Amino acid sequence: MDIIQPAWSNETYGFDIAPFLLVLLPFLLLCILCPIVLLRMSRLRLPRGPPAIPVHHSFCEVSKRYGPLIFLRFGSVPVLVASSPDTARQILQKHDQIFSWIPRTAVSSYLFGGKDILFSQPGPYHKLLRQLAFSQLSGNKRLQSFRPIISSEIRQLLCNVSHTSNNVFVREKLYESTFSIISAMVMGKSTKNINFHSAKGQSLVATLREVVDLVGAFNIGDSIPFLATLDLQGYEQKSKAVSQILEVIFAEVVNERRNDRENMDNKMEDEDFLDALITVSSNQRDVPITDSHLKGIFTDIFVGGIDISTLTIEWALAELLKHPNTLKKVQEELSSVVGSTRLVFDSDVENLPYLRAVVKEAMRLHPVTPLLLPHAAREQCRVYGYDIPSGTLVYINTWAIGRDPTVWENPLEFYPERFLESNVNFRGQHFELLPFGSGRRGCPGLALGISNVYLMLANLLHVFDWVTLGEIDLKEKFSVICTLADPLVAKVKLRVPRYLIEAKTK
Ligand code: HEM
Repeated sequence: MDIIQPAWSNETYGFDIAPFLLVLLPFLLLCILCPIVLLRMSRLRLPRGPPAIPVHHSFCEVSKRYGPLIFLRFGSVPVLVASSPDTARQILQKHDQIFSWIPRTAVSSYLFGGKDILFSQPGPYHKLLRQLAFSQLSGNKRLQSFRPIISSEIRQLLCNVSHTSNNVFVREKLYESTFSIISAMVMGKSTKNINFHSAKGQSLVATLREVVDLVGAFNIGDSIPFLATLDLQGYEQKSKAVSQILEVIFAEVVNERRNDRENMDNKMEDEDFLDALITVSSNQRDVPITDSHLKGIFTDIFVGGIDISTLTIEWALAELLKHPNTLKKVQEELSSVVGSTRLVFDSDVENLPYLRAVVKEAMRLHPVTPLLLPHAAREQCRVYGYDIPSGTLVYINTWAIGRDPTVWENPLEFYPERFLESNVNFRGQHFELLPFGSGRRGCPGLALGISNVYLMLANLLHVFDWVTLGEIDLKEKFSVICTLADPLVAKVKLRVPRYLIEAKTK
């Protein structure tokens, strides 16, 4: 019997044409769809912007030319960048409901599937998690109960630094300390299994670093959808692998805690964030929280709590080492308020206005998330009379706002004094200073984050004199976060009696 070959079979063409069609068909579809979409968009009144992606210009340079609200495209994805306090206000306050949506990327889908805090869309689940993160980690009562842990970890940090006879690699030391604080707050006694220096701890640290790299990577498939299935850069594969490692690490901790609780007939008090989540997950029926939700939530808290706080302190310290007179002023303030017979306590911070001004100034010039996290337009809306299409990716350029000469006098100068007489704060109501974002997606860990930054920086400056190894280079390295390209290295000399940091260490 004759077999009828389909038109695209090997026999017809002498080679297997199916793979070609697989690539060709989406391409043809795009050729047909693109003009239709562009035609529809051309009827909209869009903000001005460059014709293509500004690969070698920063957004800041582009907005100098096109104004504080620019519109461009990453492949087929429309992008809006706000670079002034007022355009930021429009997005994060006036149209917060529309712009608090989060773009779904391949990496976030494979890592968390929208089950974490950062990549879940606004709704009851996202709200519940934000409330939990806020009340269980950053609320006043919780912060007070965690004070002994935080003080003990800071003392350990100071002791470690003081025993470093050679150069101090500041970022590494800070990372270790904030890791220990956050894991103690999140997992309490279970932390012993994930101690920073243990094999599991090191595996978690390495995996969290990969998460930051993956979330910050530019994945071609997100902008050119027909290339997505090819995973050209391998990010989808990597995300799946990273997700599995996180699942294993966190599942062990969660299961162990569940067993402990069952052994106590679930009559234990909620001691840490993990307890609180397990309690909520067993009571919640409307908004289920499964183990893979827990993995995502923990990852967000670890990354948010460790990396951003660490890098904020490193930037502040680098600016101070570059400006010895400012450093001297902070240390004089510390000596006069704290003296030399004790460490800095949390209660001292309100009496250290110059230190707080230094931190604000560092966050103005070096916001660790310079574009915040990408938001997305849930539906089409009008901003300043322009039509912003549904699905537009939205960035708030807090880096450019912090350096805008129409907003700040001598914006490139590190001058903490500008904040001494000013009521501008970073809590999300003053859109000229947004290191923690604002609105529905603003940082729920603000109180914990800023308290750790103040206390760690204050103690490092109070306990040590810092000696640089040469000219401090403030060159930046950008991804989703902005870091010092050359991590800070310095030498220290004790400026208080040694017994202050050696007493009561773990
Ligand atoms: C100096 C320290 C910190 C800074 C500067 C900071 C900054 C930020 C920023 C800019 C955002 C995004 C806001 C937006 O896109 O609109 C954010 C979100 C977030 N931060 Fe922080 N953060 C810090 C510390 C923390 C800490 C200690 C935690 C953990 C308790 C935390 C947990 C989170 C979470 C879970 C989100 C996602 C919120 C959401 O999408 O609803 N952060 N943070």
